[in-house]
Amino acid sequence: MREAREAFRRFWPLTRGDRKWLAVIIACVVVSALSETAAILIFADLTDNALKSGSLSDFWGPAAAWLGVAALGALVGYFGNSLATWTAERFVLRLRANVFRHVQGLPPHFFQKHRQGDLVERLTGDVEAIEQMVVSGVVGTISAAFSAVFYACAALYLRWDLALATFVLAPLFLIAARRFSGRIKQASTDERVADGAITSVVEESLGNVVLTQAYNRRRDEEKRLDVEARAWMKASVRGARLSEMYEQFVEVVETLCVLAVIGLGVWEISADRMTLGALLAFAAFIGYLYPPVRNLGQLGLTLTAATAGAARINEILDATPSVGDPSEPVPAWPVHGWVSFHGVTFAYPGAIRNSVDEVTFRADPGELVIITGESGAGKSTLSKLLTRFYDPSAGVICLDGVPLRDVPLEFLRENVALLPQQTLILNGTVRENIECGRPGATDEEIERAARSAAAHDFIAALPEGYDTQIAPGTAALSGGQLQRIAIARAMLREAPVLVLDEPTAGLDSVAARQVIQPLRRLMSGRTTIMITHDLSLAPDADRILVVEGGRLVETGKHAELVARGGAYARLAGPLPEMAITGTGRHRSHRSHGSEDTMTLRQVPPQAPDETMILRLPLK
Ligand SMILES: Nc1ncnc2c1ncn2[C@@H]1O[C@H](COP(=O)(O)OP(=O)(O)OP(=O)(O)O)[C@@H](O)[C@H]1O
Repeated sequence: MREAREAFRRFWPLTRGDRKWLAVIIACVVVSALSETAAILIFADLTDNALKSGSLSDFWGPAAAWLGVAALGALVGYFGNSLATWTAERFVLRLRANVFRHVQGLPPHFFQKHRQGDLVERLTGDVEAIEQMVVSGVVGTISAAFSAVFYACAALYLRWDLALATFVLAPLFLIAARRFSGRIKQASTDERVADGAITSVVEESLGNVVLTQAYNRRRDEEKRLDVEARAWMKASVRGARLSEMYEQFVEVVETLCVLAVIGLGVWEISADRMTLGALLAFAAFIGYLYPPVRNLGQLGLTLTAATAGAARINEILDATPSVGDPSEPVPAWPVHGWVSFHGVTFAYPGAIRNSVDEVTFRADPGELVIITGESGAGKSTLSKLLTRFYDPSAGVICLDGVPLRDVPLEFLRENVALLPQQTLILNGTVRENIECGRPGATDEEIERAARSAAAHDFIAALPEGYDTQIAPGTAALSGGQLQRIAIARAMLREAPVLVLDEPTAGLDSVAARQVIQPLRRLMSGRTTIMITHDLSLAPDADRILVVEGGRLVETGKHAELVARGGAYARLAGPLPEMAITGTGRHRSHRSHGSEDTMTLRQVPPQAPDETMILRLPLK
């Protein structure tokens, strides 16, 4: 119960704005219960007068009153129920939006820890379970309480002694609900977990269908789904069995109560202490009394199921974003593109080892800095720190001399464009996919970016050109083509700093070659931090950083490092012809002629002192 109270306290504030509607719904419920009570009393009157005497003149009055009361009840019931559904759905809408907003700000390791399908289940089933407690639960409880009081009062009014005798059995409902609630909660948790696991398996399998087919893993995947589906079936059957057992038990108790009423009634009528009409009305009130009492008993079950959902939603809401906006943000400034790392150290949450250890380097506006090293050396972690998915545990990263922690996140990500390892495609048209680099860009700007990214020709050849629909995993485009769409998107962003994480990974050498020229155009005039194993652009780099176990072990230009014969020389090996003949980036960007429409940013004449960390932006 404590858990339910806490969950309620946490989610009740979301009803703000709708509480007046909750009051209206409750008023409707009260009117509805009153009209039912009135209808039963009129029925008793009809039985004892019109029916007994067989007089039509005694019929019309009560009949008209009954009809009026029934019509009022129907109208109020319709309005109240519609309003209740609307309010409940608004709550679900708000809660889901809140949780989704929170999820979107969570750090990458949260998504590595939680399976996607499980998160989907939390945002759907669990959110609805909470609604059952907070909105439907409150309305249901208040209505049930009001109805129970009305019918009980009416029964007491008719025959207080008989009513008290039948109320004696009421605690049986509560005892039954208590006995069942714990087990139903467990079954409900198991069912939700299994639901999430099924969604996860289906998503993972369909997302990996090539691996499944190529490695003949179909039977393994079917087995995986079967295990989860069986767990779901078991939990679901157990939940249904418990609920059914509870229902049937309550039915038996109800029958017991009705028999008690009839037995007492027969006795009372035979002793001439009660009319038939009064007995029927009394039995009706007792009959009407059970559903609300039963609902009150069942509320405990709804609460227990909802707390299982609430616990799972709380786990998401309690996960904190690893970075946030600064309390005193630096005002926006025209970013030049100085990037500097000063003694940066970082360990992932929960990790025992540092993934980045005392890394110091700088990149000046327009420079290309290549970060290379063996797999797992910490290269991608550096890109996550620069785009501020995480903050360093020690040391400082600066943009134009301003510590990233003081820069508003949105401004930082407008100015530091990331081209991540896997090409990210949105569900939408090719145009929308490019436009998301700079929402609101004109068609001409989008096309110009696509031409610069060497993507225009293949886009124009698509059945619907720029309006062709593509989606993650379903795009009928090659890896290299998708990567060029991503480059066009980054071109459009016009960010002065670019972070490229393995831009040619996963591409064959032909596709990689097709991407290199657009990449050069993209990098032209921008500070570029490129993380790569592919060193074909290394001769162009102003600086190469070699990372090993999170530490910088070598820094220098390609020729120097090759001559040194150390870690870099081992990684570089014999270089492909393309790289050796490749022209330097700063020299070559002009040679792309009219196709290269990127405007070069003015590189300020003076770089800031490497050791200087400014609180204020450079103007
Ligand atoms: N979420 C995480 N939690 C804990 N450790 C992590 C996490 N992500 C990465 N690591 C560890 O941090 C280290 C650096 O990882 P990183 O992804 O930066 O390597 P990388 O050099 O980019 O490798 P690759 O070239 O294979 O992409 C690795 O040892 C890795 O195991």
